[in-house]
Amino acid sequence: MGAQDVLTRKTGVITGDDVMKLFQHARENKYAIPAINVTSSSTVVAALEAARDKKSPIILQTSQGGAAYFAGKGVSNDTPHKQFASIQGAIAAAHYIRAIAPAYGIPVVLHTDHCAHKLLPWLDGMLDADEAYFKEHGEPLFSSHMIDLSEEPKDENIKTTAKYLERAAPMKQWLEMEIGITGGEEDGVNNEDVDNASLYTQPEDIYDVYSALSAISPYFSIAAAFGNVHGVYKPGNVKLHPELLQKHQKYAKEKIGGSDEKPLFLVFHGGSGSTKQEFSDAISYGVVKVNLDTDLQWAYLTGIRDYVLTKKDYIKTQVGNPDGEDKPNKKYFDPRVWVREGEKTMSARVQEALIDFNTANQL
Ligand SMILES: O=C(CO)COP(=O)(O)O
Ligand SMILES: O=C[C@H](O)COP(=O)(O)O
Ligand SMILES: [Zn+2]
Ligand SMILES: [Zn+2]
Repeated sequence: MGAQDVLTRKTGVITGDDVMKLFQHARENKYAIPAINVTSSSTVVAALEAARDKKSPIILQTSQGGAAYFAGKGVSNDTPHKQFASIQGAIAAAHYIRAIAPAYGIPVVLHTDHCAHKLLPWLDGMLDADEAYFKEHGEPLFSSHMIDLSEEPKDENIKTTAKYLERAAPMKQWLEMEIGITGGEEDGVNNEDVDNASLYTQPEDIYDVYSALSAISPYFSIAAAFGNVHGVYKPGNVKLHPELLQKHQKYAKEKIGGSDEKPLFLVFHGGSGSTKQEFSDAISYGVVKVNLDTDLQWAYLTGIRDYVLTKKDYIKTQVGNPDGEDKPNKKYFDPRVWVREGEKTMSARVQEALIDFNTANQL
């Protein structure tokens, strides 16, 4: 049975029970859905096109910075209130994605990324929009959000995350949380020198999260750190231990005492630069979502870079190129031509991820 067979809404942005059913389908069929950081309509369509062509579901997410970029760098994030641009940008992205996703014929999870403690006003603003949308449409605007209090003490992380899950639960909205730290940089915070132990979450901590959150709602997932790092570094610098995830599942199963071999929904952050083996190991241990950003930023650039380099003599002036000094260059400098080259290379890289994560042909 394909993913669309288990969904009530088969195309466009899905919410509530459909999100649960999609993640269950992924866990059972051993695939993970790539979560793509989108910053513009152009990166949205590049991701959607790849998912459509590979017959896959997809997750589109904005980070706090990506959401502000969606609003436009000229919009303030301080006035008239904190996180103004990030809230408005995320809402704009959500409406755009909701409107265009059905045209691609695939199910889409609309998500937001990270959100450290200092950024909670961003999450609050989006939840206000979710509740307003819920009143009108019976579902939240976003399928899901992430809250990332991984840099706070464990009790504080779990307590505050639980509070947010209580707010999301009546809307059957999914919440992703993080415990153990993702290295590299996120939300503008540099975690490159974080102590090694916090890069690897322990099974007891995961179970504490599970027991606190499952008492509130079943709609949650855990980004457990197993050496993950944002960004791409020289080979050998990042030491992933996906086998830790298997320990988490075993420990949780023993504690819960049910027959479910993989009771947890797990999330893999820092997907860029990881190996196919690391992906398939992690997915076999219950990872249902893999975040991929840096490799796609790079892929998007390469198409535009190569276009500019190969067409350089056609884009120096509006008129005049190697074919004749009176030749117009309009068809070379039209953004629909050169931005499209970035979309093509980004889309091809998303397709590669869909194959690596075993998501292709799962619809
Ligand atoms: O985890 C990510 C976004 O939350 C993406 O990480 P990468 O940029 O390393 O792919
Ligand atoms: O957190 C990781 C993602 O790559 C988002 O990064 P960002 O804060 O630069 O948008
Ligand atoms: Zn984090
Ligand atoms: Zn991340």
